[in-house]
Parts: sequence; structure tokens; C-alpha cells
Amino acid sequence: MFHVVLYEPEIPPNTGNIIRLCANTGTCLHLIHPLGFRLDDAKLRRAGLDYREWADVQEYGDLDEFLERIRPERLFALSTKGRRCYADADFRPNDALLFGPETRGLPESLLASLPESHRLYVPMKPESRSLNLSNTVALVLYEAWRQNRFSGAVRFG
Ligand SMILES: C[S@@+](CC[C@H](N)C(=O)[O-])C[C@H]1O[C@@H](n2cnc3c(N)ncnc32)[C@H](O)[C@@H]1O
Repeated sequence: MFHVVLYEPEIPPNTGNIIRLCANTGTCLHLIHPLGFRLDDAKLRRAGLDYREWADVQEYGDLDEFLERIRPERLFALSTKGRRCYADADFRPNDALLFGPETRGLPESLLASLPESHRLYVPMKPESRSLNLSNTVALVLYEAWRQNRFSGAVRFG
């Protein structure tokens, strides 16, 4: 199982989509406060539909609390300023995938604290600003799951 970590997410429908994505892939979703919305926000619940009940969603006061409680195998940060293409990483069960807030991205100091091999980017055309948060989570999570032969999925192969 993988861990998706949203650092101070701001936009309810993005987190709603990600809740649904995590429910469908057997992924644990971790939300690092402050959040830009309440978890019972109607816009979030609309995007998450009934899957909210099935997804494993945890909340933390800060990233250190997440690291202490969950102790992931490794922490990969996703950023437009990443140093390694996400498709070149070798993802393993219990890895954590960390994504930044929609308007700010991850703090520079946090990125600088990680080895370059754990700072990942998703390729874009020149002059592009960034991808949508929930699209980025879907791309990277499915690549991680694909590398692990979609472990636990029905109808594979
Ligand atoms: C809308 S983006 C934030 C934009 C912010 N101005 C920046 O450059 O990081 C929200 C989050 O989606 C992820 N993201 C979006 N595009 C990405 C890309 N091309 N490569 C890696 N992560 C990306 C990152 O985790 C980012 O913090």
C-alpha cells in the first residue's frame, strides 16, 4: 500500500477527487493541516461521493507528526522543481508521495531537506506552469501501483 500525503491542500474538489482515487486504489490518504476547507464541505463530499466512507483518510497537525506516526519507507516529494522524472523512480510498498498546495507548491525548505532522487517532477512542455493537483496525484499513484503490478486489484492481466 502507498501513502498519499497532501500538504495544506486548499481546494475542496481536488481533495474530493483524491479521496475517491485513494478509495479505488487501496491507498491511505493523509492530510497535513491547515486545510483550506472543512472535511464536511459539501463541494468536497460531492467530488468524493460515497467513496469517502471507504477511503482511509487521516489528519495531522504538521508533516513531522505524519512521519512519526506512519514511518513511511521513503518520502517522495512532487514538485515542478523536482530533479528526477517520476517515471524513473522505483516505488515500493509503504512509500509516501507528498504533494503541495494548489497556489503555493511545497516550501523550498522542505524540498531542500530531501535527497534529489526523492524530489520528483512530471514532465511538461516548456513555459508550462503546473498540472492540476488531483491529476498529478493520479498520474504518480498509478505509476507507483503499475510498478507493483497493481497489487490487490481485481481484473489485472
Ligand atoms: C497546482 S500545483 C502548485 C503550483 C506551484 N506554483 C508550484 O510550482 O509548485 C500543486 C501541486 O501539484 C503537484 N504538481 C503539479 N504539477 C507538477 C509537475 N509538473 N511535477 C510535479 N508535481 C507537480 C505538486 O505537488 C504541486 O505542489
